[in-house]
This record gives sequence, structure tokens and C-alpha cells, in this order.
Amino acid sequence: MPQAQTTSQASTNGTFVKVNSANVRYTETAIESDYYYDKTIVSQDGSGMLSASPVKVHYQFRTKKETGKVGIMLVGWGGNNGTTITASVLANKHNVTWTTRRGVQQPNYYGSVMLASTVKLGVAEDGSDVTVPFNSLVPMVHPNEIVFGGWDISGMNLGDAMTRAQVLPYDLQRQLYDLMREYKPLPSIYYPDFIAANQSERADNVLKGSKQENLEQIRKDIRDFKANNGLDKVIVLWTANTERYADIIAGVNDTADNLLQAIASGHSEVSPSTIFAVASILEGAPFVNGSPQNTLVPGVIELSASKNCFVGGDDFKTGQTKIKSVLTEFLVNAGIKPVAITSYNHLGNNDGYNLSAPAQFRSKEISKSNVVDDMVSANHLLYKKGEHPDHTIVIKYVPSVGDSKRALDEYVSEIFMGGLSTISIYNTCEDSLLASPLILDLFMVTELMTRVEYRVDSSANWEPFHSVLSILSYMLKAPVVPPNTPVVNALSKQRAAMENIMRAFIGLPPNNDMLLEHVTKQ
Ligand SMILES: NC(=O)c1ccc[n+]([C@@H]2O[C@H](COP(=O)([O-])OP(=O)(O)OC[C@H]3O[C@@H](n4cnc5c(N)ncnc54)[C@H](O)[C@@H]3O)[C@@H](O)[C@H]2O)c1
Ligand SMILES: O=P([O-])([O-])O[C@@H]1[C@@H](O)[C@H](O)[C@@H](O)[C@H](O)[C@@H]1O
Repeated sequence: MPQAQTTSQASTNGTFVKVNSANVRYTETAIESDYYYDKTIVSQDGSGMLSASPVKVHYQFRTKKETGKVGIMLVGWGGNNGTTITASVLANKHNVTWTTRRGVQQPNYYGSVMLASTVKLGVAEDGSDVTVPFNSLVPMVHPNEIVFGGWDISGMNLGDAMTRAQVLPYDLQRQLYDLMREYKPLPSIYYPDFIAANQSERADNVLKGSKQENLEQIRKDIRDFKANNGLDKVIVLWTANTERYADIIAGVNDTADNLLQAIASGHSEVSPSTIFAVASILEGAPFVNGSPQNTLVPGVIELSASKNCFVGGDDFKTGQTKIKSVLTEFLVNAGIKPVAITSYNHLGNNDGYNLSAPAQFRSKEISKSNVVDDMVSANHLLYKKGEHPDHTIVIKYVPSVGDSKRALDEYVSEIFMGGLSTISIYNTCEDSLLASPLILDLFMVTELMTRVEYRVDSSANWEPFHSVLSILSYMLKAPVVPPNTPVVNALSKQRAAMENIMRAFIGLPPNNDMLLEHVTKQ
């Protein structure tokens, strides 16, 4: 059965998978679906007996088809990720090829789950799977249509910043330089206390004034970017340096009102990234945090809910941690007990330079450490309550390796009858080539969610999803979730959640691999 080729361009034009069902209605402007959400509620009686009760919840979803003209504003635009993703979208948009010692290289979007991976739509008459591009389930914006902008504390134009980053091959940089140097980051907020002191060397493009004045300037920048480019919506994404954690202080950043007051009074514990989040929310622009610090303090979460403006985070999940969220799930679900996970890496880019400072490393250590918690706590046969593997994170700065991160991991696990298994992994690549495609995925899924509404019965009003976008978890090391929501780090669960929620938008049931039609007598 030929694979259904739904080109991303086609899905951009609103040509997408068409579902033939009484539960799905295609109007001029939207896709509406009736979806019956199956859950199993478990309760336990005094004798310890567990009873499982299947329940169905009837949802209705409405997904606007038109994405409109959209823009992304990157905080840290002049960095390795910011320059790499901007240049790579230009290369794809203009089909710029380049020559390497292995021959001519075509641009692509490998590493983007939306643009370079497929999902099973269903089965053909002969029972074979039919797969389609992930971004064709529902109408999604295509990166080639995105307008780029942003800020950086370094005033270097993006052509020179791309050269400074040393990520992309020379023959590609050479062809893109003139386009890239037209981009110049807007001046940004710089509070030295929040990032490594070594970053002061590049801070030549910084705003003056009070925190309130900084907030107002960033809000104006967002408005101007939207107006000057004729945009229907803007999404702000933090890919600037890792900041230290901010203390959560009652009366300062614990509520929306206190946070706004703390900014107005210039409180020292309000970070640049939190001001960007507040500015974005107040301008109705979703904000996503690609770094590990706790930008989304409780006051930001409350403000996003009160303004119905999406936020998401934290920390792009790229190589070493992505593998960890797969390998740990595999081991624990196989009944094998990891007892020690040691993750070491060294890198020589500016991210590594910033992370060489203890406070910034601590932010990263936290986001890299918590990624196994849900898998471990789900298996009480292997782990007693509160028990967990020894988990060590080491990051070293070695300038000479540049963006080519070296990651070494060791997993020691208890196996059958007291045996031990040791798995060692060595992984090296340009770190920014792993993170940059995730910027597109975070953007595309966030943009989609701005077009989706739901209601739980046909008489209720249509509502947006909760302002904290946990659907972004697959792309993030330390997913921020709505209050009282379990944090899921297992990669397969995260991907299944994203896929099945999008299937629900078009009235399709969750995918399963039961293959009952094959395993039962026909
Ligand atoms: N593979 C990856 O590259 C990867 C993976 C996961 C997470 N991250 C995180 O993504 C972020 C960016 O990574 P990178 O490799 O692009 O780093 P980078 O140091 O190359 O880029 C960061 C940029 O942010 C700028 N900056 C710092 N503070 C700023 C501020 N307040 N406002 C505006 N700009 C500011 C810097 O001048 C720099 O240009 C880091 O926090 C990193 O930990 C990166
Ligand atoms: O590959 P991954 O663990 O997901 O993420 C990377 C870390 O391994 C690396 O130590 C750090 O410098 C990068 O910013 C990124 O966070």
C-alpha cells in the first residue's frame, strides 16, 4: 500500500486528512468533532480490591482551519539556536543546497516531529498501515510561512551571529549570509545577576530604564512587530541563555497581581525571562520557555489563565535527555531496575560557557534530573515509595569542541536473580541542530492550539484549552503542566498524547496496535 503522501504544503493550504464520519463536520471555517473520551476510574475497597469502571466523556472540538499570517519572536535570536533555525528555514524556503565532502546536501527539517515524522492514520483494505505526515492530521502552519524576529543582548546582525555560532557548514553560510545580515535583534533586557558573568562580554544591545519600562518596551516591540509585518498572531519563544532560578517569594511572584506590582517596583527577583513572559501574555502572544529556569513562576501561570494566553516550558528536550526518557521507560517497563544513571557531557558553545557558572548549571541539572521520576514512581514492584536510581548530571565546558556536544551515559540496572546490566552510550552531534527543529515543533503546536476550542456538552460555551500547554511535553525536558496534573516524561506517552489529541480534533479514536482483525479468526 503506497504511503499517503500529504505534502506539508498541501496541509498548509488546508488540504488535510478528511474523515468520513457522522462525528465530524467540515464547515467553511472550521472542523468540528464529537469525541467520546474513554477513561477507566479505579477505586479500592477496604479489602484492597481494586474496581475498574470504564466511563465515557463526550467532548466537542472546534478547530479553525485558517492559520492567518504568523510570526515568531525569539528571545536570544542571535544565539546558536536562534541563528541556526532562522538560517535553516531560509535554506528550506529558498531551496538552498550546499556542497560538502560527501556531495550536494539538500535542506530538510529532520528532527522536527511535526515535519519529518509520520503517524498511523489507519489501515488499508489489505490491512496494511497507512501513515501520514504528523502535520497533516489537522491544518498547521508551515515554517516556510513564518515571519522571524526577536531580541538579543548582543547587537550582532544575524549574518555575523551565524558565523559566530559555527554551527552550519561554510558553503551554506556563504549563500545565506546576505539574507541573514538583514536581520538585527532588538535590544533586550539584561540583568547580570541572572546569567553567567561571562556573558557580559556580548551584552552590547541592552535596554536601559526600570523593570516597568523594560516591560512596556517589550510589549511595544511585540505590537510593532505584529503591525509592521501585518501578522494575525505572534508567538514568543525563549531561546536565550539559561538563567538562575528565581526565588518564589510570597507577595512578589506568587500571584499575578503581586508579580505586576513587583515589576512596577523593580523587585530584584524578577528575571528578564519572566518579564518577557508577562509582556507576551499582556499582548496576547503565547510564550514558550526553551530553557530550564523557572520563568513560569506562579504569578505568570495565574496571569496566563486570567488572560487566556498560552504558556509552555521548560527546556528543549534534545539528545541526551531525550534518549534518557526512552531508555529508562524501556528498562522499567521491561521489569529491569535502573539503579544508577550517570550523564556526562561536554560542549564548547556559548550555552556551555554560560552553564559553566554554578547557578546556571543548577537550573540545567534540575531539568535534566527530573526526567525519570514518572517512570520510576509508576513501578512499585521495582522501587519502594520514594526510592529512585542514583542520578548524576555532569556538564563541562570545553571550548575546542564548539557546538559539537559529546554526551556519555552509563545505565546500571539490576536484572534477573541479582544480575547487573551496564549500558554505555556515546553520542556526539551539533547540539543546536537537535534543538532548532524543536523550536518549529513548539511553534507549530502552540499556534494550532490557539485555533482550538472545546466544550463538554453541546449547550456549553466554547472554551480554549487550559493556558498551560502540557501538549508540548514531548519537546521539553521539564514539562510545565496545569495545577494538579501529573507530569509525564516518558517519550512514547508524550508523543501518543500529542497524536491522539490531534486525532480527537478530527473525531478519530486513539491509535492502538491491537491488530484484532489479524489475531482473531476472520
Ligand atoms: N541543544 C541545544 O542547543 C539546547 C538544548 C536544550 C536547551 N537549550 C537551551 O537553549 C538556550 C539557548 O541555547 P543556545 O545554544 O542557542 O545558546 P547561545 O548562548 O548560543 O544563545 C543564547 C543567546 O541568548 C542571548 N541572551 C542572553 N540573555 C538574553 C536576554 N536576557 N535577552 C535576549 N537575549 C539574551 C545571548 O546573547 C545569546 O546570543 C539555552 O538556555 C540552552 O540551555 C539548548
Ligand atoms: O541533550 P539534552 O540533555 O536534552 O540537552 C542538552 C544537554 O545535554 C547539554 O548539557 C546542555 O548544554 C544543552 O543546553 C542541552 O540542555
